[in-house]
Amino acid sequence: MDVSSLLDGMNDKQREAVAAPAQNMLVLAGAGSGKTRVLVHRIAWLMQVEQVPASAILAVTFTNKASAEMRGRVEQLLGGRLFGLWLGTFHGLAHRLLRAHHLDARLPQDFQILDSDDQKRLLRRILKGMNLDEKQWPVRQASGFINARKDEGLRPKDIQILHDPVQQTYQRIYQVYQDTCDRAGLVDFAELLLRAHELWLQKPHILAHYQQRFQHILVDEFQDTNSIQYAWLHMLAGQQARVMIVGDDDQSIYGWRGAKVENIARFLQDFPGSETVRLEQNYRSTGTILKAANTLIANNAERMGKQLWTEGVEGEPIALYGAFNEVDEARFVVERIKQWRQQDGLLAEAAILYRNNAQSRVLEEALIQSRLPYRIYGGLRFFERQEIKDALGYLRLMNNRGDEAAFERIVNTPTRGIGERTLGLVREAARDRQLTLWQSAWALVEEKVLTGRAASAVSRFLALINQLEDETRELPLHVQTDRVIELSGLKAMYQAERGEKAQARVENLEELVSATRQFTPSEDDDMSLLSAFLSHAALEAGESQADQFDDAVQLMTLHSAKGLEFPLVFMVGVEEGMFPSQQSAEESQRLEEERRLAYVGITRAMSKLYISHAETRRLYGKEMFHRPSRFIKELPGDCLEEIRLKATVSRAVPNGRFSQDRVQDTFNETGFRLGQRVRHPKFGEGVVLNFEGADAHSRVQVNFDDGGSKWLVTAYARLEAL
Ligand SMILES: Nc1ncnc2c1ncn2[C@@H]1O[C@H](COP(=O)(O)OP(=O)(O)OP(=O)(O)O)[C@@H](O)[C@H]1O
Ligand SMILES: [Mg+2]
Repeated sequence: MDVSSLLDGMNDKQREAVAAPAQNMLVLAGAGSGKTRVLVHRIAWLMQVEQVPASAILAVTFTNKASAEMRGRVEQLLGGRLFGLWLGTFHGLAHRLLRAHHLDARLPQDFQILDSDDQKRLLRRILKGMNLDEKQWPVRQASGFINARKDEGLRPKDIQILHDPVQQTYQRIYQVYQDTCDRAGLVDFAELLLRAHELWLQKPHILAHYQQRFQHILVDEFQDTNSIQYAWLHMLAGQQARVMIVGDDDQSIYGWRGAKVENIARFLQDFPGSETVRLEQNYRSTGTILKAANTLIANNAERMGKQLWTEGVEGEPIALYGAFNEVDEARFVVERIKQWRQQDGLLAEAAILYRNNAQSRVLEEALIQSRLPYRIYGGLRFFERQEIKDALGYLRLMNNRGDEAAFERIVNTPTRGIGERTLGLVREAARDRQLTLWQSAWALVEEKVLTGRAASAVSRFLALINQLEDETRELPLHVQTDRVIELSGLKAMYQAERGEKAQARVENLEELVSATRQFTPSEDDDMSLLSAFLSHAALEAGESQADQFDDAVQLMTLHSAKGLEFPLVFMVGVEEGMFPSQQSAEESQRLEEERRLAYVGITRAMSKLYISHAETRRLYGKEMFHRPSRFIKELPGDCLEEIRLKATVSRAVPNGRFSQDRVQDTFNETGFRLGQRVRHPKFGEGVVLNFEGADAHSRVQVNFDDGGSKWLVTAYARLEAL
């Protein structure tokens, strides 16, 4: 291939970075300036021009989705499949390393990954065992304490003996948790990184091997690396590797999880001779969107300072919609997506971004009602759904009897008469005698500590797992999975539940069988197919759902949207108390991080951006009243356009001011007005969301306080205005 084509369509600064001589380099630049593109081209350049073998390159991305995309793009540039290139997330790479050197890392070959849910479940049990009241020692606090220590590279023994009795207790919890995990071969996310780092520290010959191998290290989204990731990289790089990091301090959004933006400055110190390249031209967004993003982020005090400009068109104004409530907001978003599709837009070009995972449900319902396919990234991902985790629980226990989280999850799912009391005995014996739950259950049956129904229920369960393993060991993975779903009684259990949700659960179980059928382990995995699949499920958590090639609306949190871009973007729930959240509003550092998150959100949009907020919102079962977010007020007025409810009139809002007369002037023939509270004899009280038609045919849509929204014919509905 022609060398120069790797530099085609690149600006001078980008070329400088792609074609730089072997050296350490920082590419510091704002959103959409081509950082990731530079990284991809740099990899191709190294291989093509500098003749660096793929196996001498290690590249780190922030999500699995990003690494799959990156691999695809490099392969496309070089015109062939790549072998030997290590490309993945920090967690994925650490996992790969630990699998390859499990003995040196003091792990069993088939160690299992605990996701955050499993971790909490296990902690809950540990708290019980330690006689600690969960109300006083919340599981979230405990997991937060443990993960934060691990991210700093601290084992329980390394924590300086704290005088604070509360901290001392958490330290003890950490110790018990660690012992339990070590006994059962369980590894949580933070542990992956910590072990990988300890591997460097404790096994210099292994470190030396990889130091020799990886001549070039490249890291995307560097602003969100935490201490242990930095330490790991720093050691791996050693004296000889050349490291290129790309990042944007304005997009550092994981401070709450231990990410340290200071790592950028540290890099410049620790890697002498680093060259800094700044990219300033944005290729992603319209002038309007870029101006809004620049203006917003200028409100942050702590910045390294960057310029961003575009040669692109000015584009349409950012549309602002003030909804009555979250249902109205969802309905609005769906309407606009339908319009987009009517104008030949793809659904996959549209993304709905929200602050919290819990906000997705209402949006999902609106999409389902309108029969628009959608995909969720992050949050309730496929592999995290209850029924999937149940099924995986069986597979995990079959694979490793010491998997405590799996044991806990399925021992009485479906219910088989193993009660809390029996389980209490099993746990106690496990603790006292240093056994796994599985071993303890056997012992109690054998020793006749358990008797009668409890004994037979427990031994039936133990026999079931053994039988499942015996009968399916030789079968292909998907047949094995199918048998497990049937024989465990899971399928029957969900079939017996009524309603759409149960139906969806059965479908998801079926989907799991397809997922196992389609599964191919990565090149040099030498573990069993089942182990490989279970690791994949825990690590990738839905990022490779079977429907990834379907045209579907993309739903995700603002956090998981980092690095991505979409022609059409909806930022929903942009309200004080939601975004920024109540707590962050009170603390300037956290407020700045929220503002960076808003900056990330806005800069995902290529051509059209909608921002919406709702006056009232029901979330986590509570009704809340919210003002529009301060972030909306911080946007330049001339970039905004307020959408009026009937969508026929729209006008620019003067800087940050909202029309007060909107509700009043939307009366119509039905005699009701939008936003009005009404009572229905059967459905109770609700709010008018919409109406259509006139006279006898007119209908109103009411969102009832309990029971969702309904269309009613005005003439028959006996609605009473309140
Ligand atoms: N020189 C260029 N000419 C044309 N398009 C470009 C150029 N450089 C980058 N792009 C395009 O601009 C968009 C943004 O690039 P990219 O995703 O690499 O930016 P980024 O800096 O990594 O953004 P983020 O900070 O959001 O991760 C992509 O669609 C990319 O293909
Ligand atoms: Mg990027």
